[in-house]
Amino acid sequence: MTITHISAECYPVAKVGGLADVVGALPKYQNSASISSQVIMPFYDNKFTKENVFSSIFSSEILLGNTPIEFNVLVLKEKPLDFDIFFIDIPELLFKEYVYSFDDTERFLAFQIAVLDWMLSWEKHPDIIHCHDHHTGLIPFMLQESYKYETFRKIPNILTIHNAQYQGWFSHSKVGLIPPFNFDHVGLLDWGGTINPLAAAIKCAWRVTTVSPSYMEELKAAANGLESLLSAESGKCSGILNGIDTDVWNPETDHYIIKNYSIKTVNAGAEANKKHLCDTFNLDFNKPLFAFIGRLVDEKGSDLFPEVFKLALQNNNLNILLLGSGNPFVEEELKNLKNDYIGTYDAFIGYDEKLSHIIYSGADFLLMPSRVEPCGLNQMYALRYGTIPIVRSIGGLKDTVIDISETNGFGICHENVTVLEIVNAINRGIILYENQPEYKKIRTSIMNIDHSWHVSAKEYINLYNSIN
Ligand SMILES: Nc1ncnc2c1ncn2[C@@H]1O[C@H](COP(=O)(O)OP(=O)(O)O[C@H]2O[C@H](CO)[C@@H](O)[C@H](O)[C@H]2O)[C@@H](O)[C@H]1O
Repeated sequence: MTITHISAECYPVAKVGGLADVVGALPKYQNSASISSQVIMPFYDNKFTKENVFSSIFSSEILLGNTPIEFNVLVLKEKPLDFDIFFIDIPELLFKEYVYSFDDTERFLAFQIAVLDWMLSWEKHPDIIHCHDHHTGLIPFMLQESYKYETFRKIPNILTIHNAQYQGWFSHSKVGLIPPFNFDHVGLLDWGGTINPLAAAIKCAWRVTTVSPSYMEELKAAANGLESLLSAESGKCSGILNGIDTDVWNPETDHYIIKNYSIKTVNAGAEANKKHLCDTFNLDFNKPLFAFIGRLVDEKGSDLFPEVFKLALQNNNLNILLLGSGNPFVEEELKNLKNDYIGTYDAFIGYDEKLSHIIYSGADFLLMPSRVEPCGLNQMYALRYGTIPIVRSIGGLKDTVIDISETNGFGICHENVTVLEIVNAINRGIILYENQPEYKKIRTSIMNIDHSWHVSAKEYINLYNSIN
């Protein structure tokens, strides 16, 4: 069986967040489960494309409305990944230093049209087309409705929703950019008076998955406007928990971290990484280190961080280290806080893959007070590196973290996203840290939890089999 994944991000080529991690890992695990899985993504102007050599295997031109636009399909000439990957190169639209920006409608529409135009030239169609998030959400619609792609009508396609907050909305005035289709069906594109690519995909895809079972249920009550649509389509929807790439995220071999370690050597290993963080960010090695890694957006609860950090740091009995970027007001406040808590607090505003790995290995606790968390990968990385997650019980966090007050519990959970509940959860972490034998016992036990892709990759294969 051949699966074609289509995505805006894929690790290690281009990563903004968790979407890249999933699309960079799932195909690899699917290949090892004896199906053939490949990825098609845009060709961006970034570190990966600068450092690698590519060759062109196809050239043509698409029509975006009435405008002809040239595109190439590129492949890696050397250093292949663990799965086949194809790049859609549209120099004037996609070849930018960023993945997402203000002009995404034209960029991702051109990408999706180029993917399908190129597929028209294939001798054999894929058995399944697997689309990820709204950037590829018009593909299920075009497969079903566009005259040009009539030969694809019988190809089963799947949409995976990694985050329903973002839907790719654009005005009906741009409908002419979509290749001609039966206009009686234009309603399939619409949700709430605008063209909504995520809604169109939910309506047209053969199956819809979310990245955890709990998130699937929660979306019926809170989906940024799509609640009733998801309830109506629930018969074809299911939640499959993400896995993690245990080759990339392995404290025994991770080349980013300062000292590698296994379950047996975690105490010395994690401490060496903590020492490095404390030296680099002027923190106090003798106090527990609480960290956050991620996008500074309201979904992650980051608007509360300045107040949370002030309250938590006032007793001078912990360190906090943050790595992230996003809302400029929050960034500014987090930077300003540095002056007030020298020696126990620091924030690195920006994106740094290496630093993120060192933090997963060197922090004592990882904070995830998310308002919305479709799956969350960070808590699973933390577990694998022996760092205790402190999470709000929602979405995938609810599916992967059990509070220490429960039987076999190993994390700290809170119900609501309020300053007081987050600070209270941090205080529970401090109490746990003071009981070093118990803290170390949990640290070792969490490293044994298996969140590798093996189980979830099989669930996807079962789903593919059910529609193929
Ligand atoms: N500043 C920074 N520097 C370095 N690394 C950084 C970083 N900011 C984030 N990262 C990395 O990006 C990834 C974030 O993954 P998440 O799953 O937590 O979030 P995201 O919300 O992007 O993904 C969405 O898709 C994924 C995948 O389905 C879901 O798990 C999730 O719930 C959903 O919101 C992790 O690998 C993390 O280390």
